[in-house]
Amino acid sequence: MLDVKSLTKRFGSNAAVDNVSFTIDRPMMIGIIGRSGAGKSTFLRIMNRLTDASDGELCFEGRNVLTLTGKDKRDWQSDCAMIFQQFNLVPRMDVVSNVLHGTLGRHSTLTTMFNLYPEAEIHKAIDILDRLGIAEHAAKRAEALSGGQQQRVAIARALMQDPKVILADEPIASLDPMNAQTVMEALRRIHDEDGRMVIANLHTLDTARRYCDRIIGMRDGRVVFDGTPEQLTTGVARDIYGAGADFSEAATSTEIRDHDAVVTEEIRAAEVAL
Ligand SMILES: Nc1ncnc2c1ncn2[C@@H]1O[C@H](COP(=O)(O)OP(=O)(O)OP(=O)(O)O)[C@@H](O)[C@H]1O
Repeated sequence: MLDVKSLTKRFGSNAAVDNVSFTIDRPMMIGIIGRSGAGKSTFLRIMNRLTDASDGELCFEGRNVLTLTGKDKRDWQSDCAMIFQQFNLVPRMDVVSNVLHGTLGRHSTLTTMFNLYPEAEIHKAIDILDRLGIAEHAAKRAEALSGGQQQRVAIARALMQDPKVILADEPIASLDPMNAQTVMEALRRIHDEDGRMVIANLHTLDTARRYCDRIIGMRDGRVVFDGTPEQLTTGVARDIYGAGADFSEAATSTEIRDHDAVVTEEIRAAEVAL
């Protein structure tokens, strides 16, 4: 289904993605983890064709999507919708119009400028918002919503494209634990119910373990772990993050826990580090 072969992206002498190969044979929910600069975003950007690879192939359903041009490239970009940490909504525009922007490639500039979307698409947008539990906010400006609600609007916009794959670049990095949970549950449901592949860059181990079927660990552009949540032990995580014995999972956690317990753990981790 997805076959990544010796994928490399160099920026000058720095290989942001370095000879990455892996295969995914069915739609799964995949988490990519690794410290800042490991190459996670660059990989997603290559897959969505926001940036070109230096070498290698990325085949989806048997076709190398890295060589597509023109309409074929745009169709592929529509097949693999991307959501971002900062939501990338139009803040002053109402929620439903933001969602309808997911169909931009299919409509003329006039349609978009004057919000002349077909009624069926407006209904579809509202149905998707309903599915994500935010239909009641459809008429509000996007900026009036909480971060978690805004990210669900971004997911709704992605779903308007009816994509085969959803690429999520740190989708919960700006959210508090409660909103992070809602957004991850929405992504998991989209995978479970629609059979869409979801690939999410995540900065927290517990989130990757809890929501993903398979986890890929990157370090310095390379894949250094590829396995199940159960195989991602603290020792393995320490290797992925290139951390020492003072490595604390609490520092990469979004679990909803007792605040005092978290503070105590952080103090302990800081003491060990000293
Ligand atoms: N446009 C660019 N020009 C030059 N170097 C870049 C560019 N984009 C990324 N890099 C470099 O490529 C490497 C990988 O960056 P990337 O953003 O993919 O990592 P990441 O794992 O997603 O990190 P983060 O979690 O901080 O986003 C880093 O060393 C980064 O500085």
